[in-house]
Amino acid sequence: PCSKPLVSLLFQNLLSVHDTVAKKDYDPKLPPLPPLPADDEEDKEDSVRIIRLVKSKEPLGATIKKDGIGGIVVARIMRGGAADRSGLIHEGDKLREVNGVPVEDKRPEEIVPILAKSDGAVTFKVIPGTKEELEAEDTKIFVRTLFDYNPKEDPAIPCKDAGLEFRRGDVLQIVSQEDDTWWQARRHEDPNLRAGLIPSKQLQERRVALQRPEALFHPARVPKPTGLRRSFRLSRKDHKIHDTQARWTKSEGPRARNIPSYQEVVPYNRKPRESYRLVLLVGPSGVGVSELKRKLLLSDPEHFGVPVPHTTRECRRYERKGVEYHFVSRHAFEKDILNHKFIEYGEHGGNYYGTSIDSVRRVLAESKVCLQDVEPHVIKILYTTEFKPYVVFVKPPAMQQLRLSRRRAKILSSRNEPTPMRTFSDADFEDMIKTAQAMENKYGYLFEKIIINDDLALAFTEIRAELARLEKETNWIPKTWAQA
Ligand SMILES: Nc1ncnc2c1ncn2[C@@H]1O[C@H](COP(=O)(O)OP(=O)(O)OP(=O)(O)O)[C@@H](O)[C@H]1O
Repeated sequence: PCSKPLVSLLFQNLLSVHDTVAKKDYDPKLPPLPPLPADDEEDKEDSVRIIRLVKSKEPLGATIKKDGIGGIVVARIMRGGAADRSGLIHEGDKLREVNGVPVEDKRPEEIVPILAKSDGAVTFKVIPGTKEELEAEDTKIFVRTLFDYNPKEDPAIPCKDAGLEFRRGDVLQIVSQEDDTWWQARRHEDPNLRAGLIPSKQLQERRVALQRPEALFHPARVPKPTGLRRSFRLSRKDHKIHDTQARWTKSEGPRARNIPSYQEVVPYNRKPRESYRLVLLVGPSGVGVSELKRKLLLSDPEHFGVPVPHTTRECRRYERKGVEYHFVSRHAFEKDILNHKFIEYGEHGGNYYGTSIDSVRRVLAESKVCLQDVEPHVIKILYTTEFKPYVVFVKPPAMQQLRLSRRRAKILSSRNEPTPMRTFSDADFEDMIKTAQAMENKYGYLFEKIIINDDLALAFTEIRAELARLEKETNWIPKTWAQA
């Protein structure tokens, strides 16, 4: 009595394979049907399913493994791949035969050549697994990758061809987290629906921790600048700067065991009355952050703004209160330090200089895009729902280009030098490159855009276009900012 339903089920399967195959641009001509296993009593009992898939250049998108009791089971179906789209093979299905060859006693490595040898179509005899079929519904988890990944160079990946290569900063849709070690993901908006394997968050973090414990416990030091922030309009040479590090919780501090792997992100579109995201500019001293900021301001003073810094020095005749600086008393300044009102502050010539959080808020409240340069360790202080910072890293080009492009550039010299302005030396360039590298190693996962400042006009065009794009297009922001 079982044979009929089985036969019709089989036909249904074959037809649905044919449909799927034809729709997905496989070879639409199916080879003749295999003989039906109508007399196979054992198969009937176990409701064996026979599946034929026509081979194409595309991989099948499934992996197999030995199960606990010696059989072969389908370990993984890559979402969106050929096997998944056929709807006929599922994770947990037991593999009985491949092209008529019994495979239960074989090792997975022995089965792959059978598949490779088959021409045109592959026939599988499977016993459907008991595992409940998961609806292949689209999961809506998106992550920004915080490291580069090349599956070809990963000895641990179960199948190199199934891996998904990505660069730090790419946005991926996670389509399966069922496996603790290997997630399935696809590039956001990739027309290719087939998912690829990527290391899970747990795996990536464990691997990094094992690979370089010393780097985690003694993170590479980014040389602290010796001067004041450029936004105070003074050279940073010879001065000490402080930030509101005291406010950091232990887990956020620079020594925290923080291994960047993936950051969950959500799409974000600014609402008409909402303030713009705060644009933070980061880069080694002398790289051209002030220059780019100045050019942006000049290009559209109605649209871009910078916070007005505070100082305790006397107001000069040509200066206007609240325009060049907020002029405050030493007492008031120190009170504000204690109340963590400053993003950064420093001392120069016996006077304090600093940028307050409120002065950033004032620019944003004017519906302007606020540009602020900070030392990279300060980013975390502003990494909040309120500011939604967009971090741009300004990076020097290689030595040769630096020498060429800065031939005529002048920098403020340090106090010990006889002239107030001098040209860059090779030592300055080396310093710049080294500091940039250290910044990128340690804080690179926070940088959303890297601008290489080789030719100044090109760098400016690039940053301008990038900021315009940011205002027009959907942004991907950390999920934590959206939840708050
Ligand atoms: N791409 C470039 N080509 C040539 N000169 C440049 C370029 N970018 C910047 N400069 C010049 O280099 C000098 C230093 O630039 P800038 O003052 O903007 O550096 P900075 O990153 O703000 O560093 P600091 O905070 O130490 O001043 C300036 O004279 C600037 O005009």
